[in-house]
Amino acid sequence: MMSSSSAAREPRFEFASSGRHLVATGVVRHVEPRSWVGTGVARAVEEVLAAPLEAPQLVVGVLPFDSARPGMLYRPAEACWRSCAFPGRPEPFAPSASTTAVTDRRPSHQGYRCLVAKAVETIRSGGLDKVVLGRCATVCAAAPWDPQSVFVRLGIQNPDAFVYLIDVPGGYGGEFAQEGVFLGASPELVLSCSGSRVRTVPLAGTTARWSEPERDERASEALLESGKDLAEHSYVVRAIARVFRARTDDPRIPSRPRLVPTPAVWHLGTEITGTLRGGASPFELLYELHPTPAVCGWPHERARDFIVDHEGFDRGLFAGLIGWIDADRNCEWALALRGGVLRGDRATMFAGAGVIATSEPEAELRETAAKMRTFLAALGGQEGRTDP
Ligand SMILES: C=C(O[C@H]1C=CC=C(C(=O)O)[C@@H]1O)C(=O)O
Repeated sequence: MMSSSSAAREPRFEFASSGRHLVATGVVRHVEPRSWVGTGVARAVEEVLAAPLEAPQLVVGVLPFDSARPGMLYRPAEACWRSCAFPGRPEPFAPSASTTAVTDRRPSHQGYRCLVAKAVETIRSGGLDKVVLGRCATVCAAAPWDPQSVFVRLGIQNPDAFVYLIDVPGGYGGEFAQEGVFLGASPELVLSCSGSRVRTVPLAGTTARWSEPERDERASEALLESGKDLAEHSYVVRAIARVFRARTDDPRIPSRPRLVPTPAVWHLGTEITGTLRGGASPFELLYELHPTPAVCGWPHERARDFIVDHEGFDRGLFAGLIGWIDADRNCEWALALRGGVLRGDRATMFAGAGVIATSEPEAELRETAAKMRTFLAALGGQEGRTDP
C-alpha cells in the first residue's frame, strides 16, 4: 500500500551537509549495472551521467549494507543546491505526533544483550575481532508523520550531520521491502571526492553526552583514553588505511583519533585523505571500502556472516551508503545511520554498536538507544516516555 506521504509526489532525494542542501526530484534514468561491483557500478554511473538527457548531470541514491545487492542510483529530472539548509528553530510538534509508543523491537532488549554476549564469546574463542550488531525499533504515532517536517527537524537538531531523505519504492529487504521514506542525520562520511582529492572520516567508539558541561567533558576525555574504544576504532582505521595506501597517492592517516561530537553522543573519528590514483572512479574506492568495520566488523567475512546468522533482521538499507556524484566525479557518500523509515504513522529506527572482546552487553544496548535518540528526537519522541 502506498503511504499517503509519498503517493502524491515525484520521487525525492535530499542531502544536506556543511550548509549546502541538494534537493533532487523525479527520475530520468536509473543506473543499472550488470553486476553491483565497484567497476561495474562506476561504468554504469558514468554512462548515465554522459547520456544526452535534459536533466542535471548528477546521480543520486542509496546502496544497501550488503554491497553485493542492487542499490537505487538514478539521474534525477531536476536538482538544485540551496545554501543555508535549515534556518530557524524546530517547530513544536502537534501533540498527536509526539505521543509515540514502541510497538516492536528486533531483537528485544534482552535478545540484544544475549546477542552481544554471544558475539563476545565468539570473539574470545578466536577468529573474529570485532562485529557491529544492529537492532531496530518501531514506534507508532496517533497521526501520520510528515517526512518533510521530520527531515527539517533532523537538520536543525543536527547541524553538523549529513542529513538525508530518499523515497524508497520497496524491494530492498527487511523494513525496506515496502515503499517508504528513508531519512536520518548521519555523522559519518565514507567518501567525498573533490577533483581527485578523496576524504573519509570513519567513526567508531562512542559514549553518550550529558547535559551538565563538566560531566560531558569528563565523558569525552574518558572516551579518548578508553582502551576498549581505541581498539574498536583501530580496526576501522587499519582496514581503511590499507585501501587508501593501495588506491591513493599521498595518503594521510593520523596516528590517533580525535573527538567527533553529535548532539546525542561523542565519537572517536579519524580523518583520512589521499589523491585518487590513475583516473579511478570514486565508486571503485567506495566499493572497496564499504561496508567498513564501522558497520560490519573485522575480519570482514566472519563479521558479515555473524551478522547475517545472528542479528535476526534484514538490514536492507540501514548502514548502507547514501549520497550523490556529478559528471566531474565530485561526490559525497555518507553512511545511512541515525535514521529510519517512515510509513504513515509508523516509524522504524535502526542503530548498531561495535562489539569487541571486552564489550559489555548492557553498555552496548545503552549505546544503541543513545544513537536511536537522534531520530526519535526528530519524530518528537519524548525522553523517558519513549524507550527505544
Ligand atoms: C553503527 C552505528 O554507528 C557506527 C558509527 C559510529 C560509531 C559506532 C560505534 O561506536 O559502534 C558505529 O561504528 C549506528 O549509528 O548505528
